[in-house]
Amino acid sequence: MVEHRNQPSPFPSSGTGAHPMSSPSTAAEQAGTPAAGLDYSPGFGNEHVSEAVPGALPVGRNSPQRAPLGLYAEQLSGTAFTEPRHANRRSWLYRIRPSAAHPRFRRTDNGALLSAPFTDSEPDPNRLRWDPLPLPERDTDFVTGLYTVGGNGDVLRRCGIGIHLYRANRSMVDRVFVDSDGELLIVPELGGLLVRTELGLLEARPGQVALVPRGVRFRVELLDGAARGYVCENYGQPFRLPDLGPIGANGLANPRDFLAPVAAFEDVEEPVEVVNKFGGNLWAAQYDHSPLDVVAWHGNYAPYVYDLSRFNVLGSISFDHPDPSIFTVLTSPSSTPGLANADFVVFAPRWLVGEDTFRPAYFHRNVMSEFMGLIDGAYDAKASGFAPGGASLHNMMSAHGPDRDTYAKASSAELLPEKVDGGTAFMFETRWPVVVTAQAMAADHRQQDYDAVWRDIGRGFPGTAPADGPVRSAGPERTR
Ligand SMILES: O=C(O)Cc1cc(O)ccc1O
Ligand SMILES: [Fe+2]
Repeated sequence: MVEHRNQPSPFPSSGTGAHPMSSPSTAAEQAGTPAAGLDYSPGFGNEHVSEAVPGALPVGRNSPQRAPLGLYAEQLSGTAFTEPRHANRRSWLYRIRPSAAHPRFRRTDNGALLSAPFTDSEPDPNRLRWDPLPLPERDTDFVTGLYTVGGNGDVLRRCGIGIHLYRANRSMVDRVFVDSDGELLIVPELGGLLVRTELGLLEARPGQVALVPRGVRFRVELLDGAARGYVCENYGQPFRLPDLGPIGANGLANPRDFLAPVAAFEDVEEPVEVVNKFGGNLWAAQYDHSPLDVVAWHGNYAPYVYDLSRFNVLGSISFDHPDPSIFTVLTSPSSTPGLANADFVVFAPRWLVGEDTFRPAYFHRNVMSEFMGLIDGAYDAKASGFAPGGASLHNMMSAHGPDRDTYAKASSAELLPEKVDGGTAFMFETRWPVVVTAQAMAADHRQQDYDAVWRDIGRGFPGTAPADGPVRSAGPERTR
C-alpha cells in the first residue's frame, strides 16, 4: 500500500483554497486571462490537474485506500464509462465530504424554468422575435431568474436543448444549483457573473461565455448590480470543438483559449439549499454544509470560460456569403455525422471583402432551427428591432434573412472592404424544430408583428439589369 499523505505533491500548487482570489498563474497569463484576479487552467478538454492544498491529489492512482489529507475520492462522469476515448469525459474530485452524504430532495417550484417536450403549446412556423426581457423588480437570483423560451428533444432522453433567458438582481446566497438534465452554456449580455463551481471559480462578463457541465454544482454571484443573458441547456452530447476539415489545424475557437478553473473550495458548515434540476423539475435539499468543498481534482470534465473576442473569424476572401457554420464555436453532435444536436455560433466583428456579393446573411430556409441573441450593438442583417438582450427564432424551414432595409442598402452598396464591428450576435442552431413555451408566446415582450420587416419588399422581376453602377464590384468580370 502506498501512503501519499506526506509525500510532496508532484503538481504545481495553483489553487488558492479558501482564498480563491489570487494573482494569475503563468499558464493563465499565457492563455490570456479574461478575468483579472482568477487563476485558470487552459486548454479545451485537457486533463487538468489542480490542488488547492499541496498534497491533496493522490499520485499515480485515482482511488487510494485512503485519499490524501483525509479527503474523499469521487468520480464525476459526464459520459458513459465506455464512450470512445476522444469523447470520454470524467473527473476525479477530492472533497471534504462525499457527495453521497446528503438528505432527501423534495419537489420545489419550477418557476419559469421549463423543459422539453412542451405540451402546452404547438410548434409554430412563424418567425418570432422578442424585445429584451425586463429586469426583475423583486429579489431575483440566477436560478429564480431563469425563464424558458423554448426547446426541443426530450429532457429524459438526453437529446435536444432548452433555450432560456436569465435575469437577476442579486447573488445566490446559501444556495447552490445543479442541472442533472444538461450542461449550461451561459451567454451574458448584461453584467458580469462570478460562477463558483465545485471545481473552482469562473468569471464571465458580456463578450465571454461560461459552460457548466451537467451535474456540477455551482453558485452564481453578480459582479455588477444586475445581470441578464441567455442559456443553452444542452440535454445532448457535451459541446466540443468542431472539426476543422480543410481549414487545417488552427482557427475558429482555439483550444488554448478555453479556461477551466483551478481548485478552490469552501469549508462551510451551515445550511445550504441545493436545487437540483432533474427530469424537467426542480428538487431541493437542505444540506448542512456547502457541497463546493472540492480541495483538489483532475480530469477533463470541467467548467470553462471562453472569451468570444478570441474567436478566429474566417470568411470569404473572394465572393459569396459562406454558411454560418464557419462561425461555430462549439458543437454538440448527434449520432448522425455533421448533424448537430446544437451548435453555438458567433457573429463576431469581421472584415467583409466579397466581390459582386450580397454581403449580409442571404435569404434562406433551413432545415435546422435558428435561435438568435444579441450580446451588444447591432446585427448586420437586421437594420432595426433586434436589440441587445432580445431574441429571434427562425424555426425549421421558415423563410428569413435580411430585413427590407438591410436588403435595400446592401444590394446597392459600393463594395469596398468593410469592417463589420458594430456588435456581436450569436445563434443556437439545432436539429429539431424549437417549440416555444406558452409563457414566451404570450409574453408582453414578444413583438407582435415581426413579419413587418419583410413586408412591402417589391417584386424583383422584371427588373433592371445592373448598370456599371455601385452594385457591381470593382473586381474582374467573370464569364459563365
Ligand atoms: O438567419 C440568420 O441571421 C443567421 C444566418 C447568418 C448567415 O450569415 C447565414 C445564414 C444564417 O442563417
Ligand atoms: Fe438564418
